[in-house]
Amino acid sequence: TTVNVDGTAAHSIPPLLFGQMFEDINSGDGGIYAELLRNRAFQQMQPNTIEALFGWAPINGTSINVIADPVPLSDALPNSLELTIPSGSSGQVGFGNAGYWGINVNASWTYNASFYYKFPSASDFSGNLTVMLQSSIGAVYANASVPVHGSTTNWMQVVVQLTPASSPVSTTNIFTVTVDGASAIGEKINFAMFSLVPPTFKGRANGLRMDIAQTLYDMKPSFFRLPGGNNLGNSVSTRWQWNATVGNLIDRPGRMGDWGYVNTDGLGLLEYMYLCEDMEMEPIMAVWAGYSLDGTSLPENDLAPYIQQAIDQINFVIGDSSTSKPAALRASLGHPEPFYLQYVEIGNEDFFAPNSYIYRWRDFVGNLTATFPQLKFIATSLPSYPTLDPIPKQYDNHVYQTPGWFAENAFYYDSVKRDGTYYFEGEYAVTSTNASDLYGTFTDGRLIYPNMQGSSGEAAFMTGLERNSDIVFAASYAPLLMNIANYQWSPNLISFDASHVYPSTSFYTQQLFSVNRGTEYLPSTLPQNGTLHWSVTRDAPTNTVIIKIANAGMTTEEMSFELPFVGVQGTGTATVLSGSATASNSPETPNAVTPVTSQIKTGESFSYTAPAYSVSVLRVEVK
Ligand SMILES: O=S(=O)(O)O[C@H]1C[C@H](O)[C@@H](O)[C@@H]1CO
Repeated sequence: TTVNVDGTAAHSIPPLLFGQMFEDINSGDGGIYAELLRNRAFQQMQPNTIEALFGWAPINGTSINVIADPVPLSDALPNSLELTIPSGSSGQVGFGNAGYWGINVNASWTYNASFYYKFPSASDFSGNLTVMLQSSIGAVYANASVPVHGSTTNWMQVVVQLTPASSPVSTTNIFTVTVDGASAIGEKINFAMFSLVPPTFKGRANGLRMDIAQTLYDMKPSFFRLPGGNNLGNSVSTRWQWNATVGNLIDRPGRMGDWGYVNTDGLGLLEYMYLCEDMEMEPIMAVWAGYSLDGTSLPENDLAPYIQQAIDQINFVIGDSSTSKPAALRASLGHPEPFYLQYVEIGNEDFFAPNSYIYRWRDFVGNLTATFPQLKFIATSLPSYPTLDPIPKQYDNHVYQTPGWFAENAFYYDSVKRDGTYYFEGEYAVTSTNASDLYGTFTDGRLIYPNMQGSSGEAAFMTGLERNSDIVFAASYAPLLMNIANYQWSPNLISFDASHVYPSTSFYTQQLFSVNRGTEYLPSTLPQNGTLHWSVTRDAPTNTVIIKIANAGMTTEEMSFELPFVGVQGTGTATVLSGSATASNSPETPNAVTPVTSQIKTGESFSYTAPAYSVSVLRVEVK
């Protein structure tokens, strides 16, 4: 295959072409959010049930129970953990938390542990609570002692630092709070709002798990779509509400998310904005728009309070703290300046409710445009239906398909008419090799982890996004993160467990495109419809030509490139991600496929061999 490159750029590469889609789908709590304790505040739990205790277990014969506290810590946190020390107790007795399928104990970290306690009725008890990090069989890695007295009948917060003496390989560890049983027989102590937090990404309070955040950051994404996806809301009453996710953690009630577990909302709107600032991304922020996945579409004359809530959500992010209460709240929480925001998404996948979207879009965008004329609003129905007023300038397209589909549809946007509409490819991924069962079981073709057949197919499609980035302004693989111990969706871009992060072949593909963008698109010989696709850009500041090649097929492809420039350097670099069709990074084989960079011979015309199932990025400078 000979590729002739045109020396005249056709259009610039838009700043948001590669970014990340986020929602809490086994990815926030127990994932990128640094809190290590599961069910830390018994949010949304039914008191006096076993389920309410998930994540916690009694130690050495005590009895623990989640109760609706007669004097709760806060309105948002009505539940507390009641510890009762029975007669006959001896030794350290209490309870422990096993974390999110493990706790990473690292001797180079100092952990902040905290909780509230009180004696529900006064007693003359005087003794110490012992706070520990220990293995599940009792090896103590860190401990701290907290003197307590039975006269403490109002909530009292305890904050201690824990610095482990060693770093066990195993993450089968527990956080425990105990008391000397013999001296505490008959005592009752109530506890609430536990927290155990290691050092966070960039040291941000209530921040992010360092290794996962660093992995995201290393992809150099330009935007972060939040807070969902389906997690925007499964019902009107359980929808994501910005105001329930900001402020003191004891004032956050949490909510039943769309993926079958309670979201603590400790990773809330302000934390999302700090995430964007700390990773140099801009938010693409969704507002709930009157439709929820249980099929409810609010009637038009019920929309006003939800439109107001959306206005308040946006004002929390960009409002003037001297004129807007939500903005004043932001200032009071430490960020007087507005955050950066230009794109607001109206709902999520409203192609599920196209008819109500006609008035929901009209009324949300009508009001939001009046309040925030500078913002750009993204429609989430299909561009083809329904007709919306005002006419959307941006649409969010989603596609989950097979490797073949992505390679065959690399020209998807070439035929989209240029009519002033811009497209956000907000969710795309190879989910299965089975076109008739894209969301099926692993035995029916579903991928657990991305593999090279899928990632090279995605790369073929991505060359099309880049070629058509005059109308494709943003794109992100979805979903982003997966806890390998508990997930509702696969594959995901990055997998993790309590102490490791597993970047996938699709992560490296996203990273190769994102860190090698270039500033302008150079037209070239168009690929034939098939499995070999490429896209050429130039990075004007460094006068570097960047050639991205996706070979989504099973055969090696010999290619030659003709560059119309003088001064093309004779040596360039090739960074290649390649492997067999089923080659995949997994916890068992975390580095099965990683990018390899080497020098290649380049010049005004040069050849390159693209391996089967590979993604290559060639860089050659023009002096
Ligand atoms: O079942 S789906 O609609 O395919 O769910 C997908 C689409 C939705 O926006 C996102 O939350 C989810 C996984 O990425």
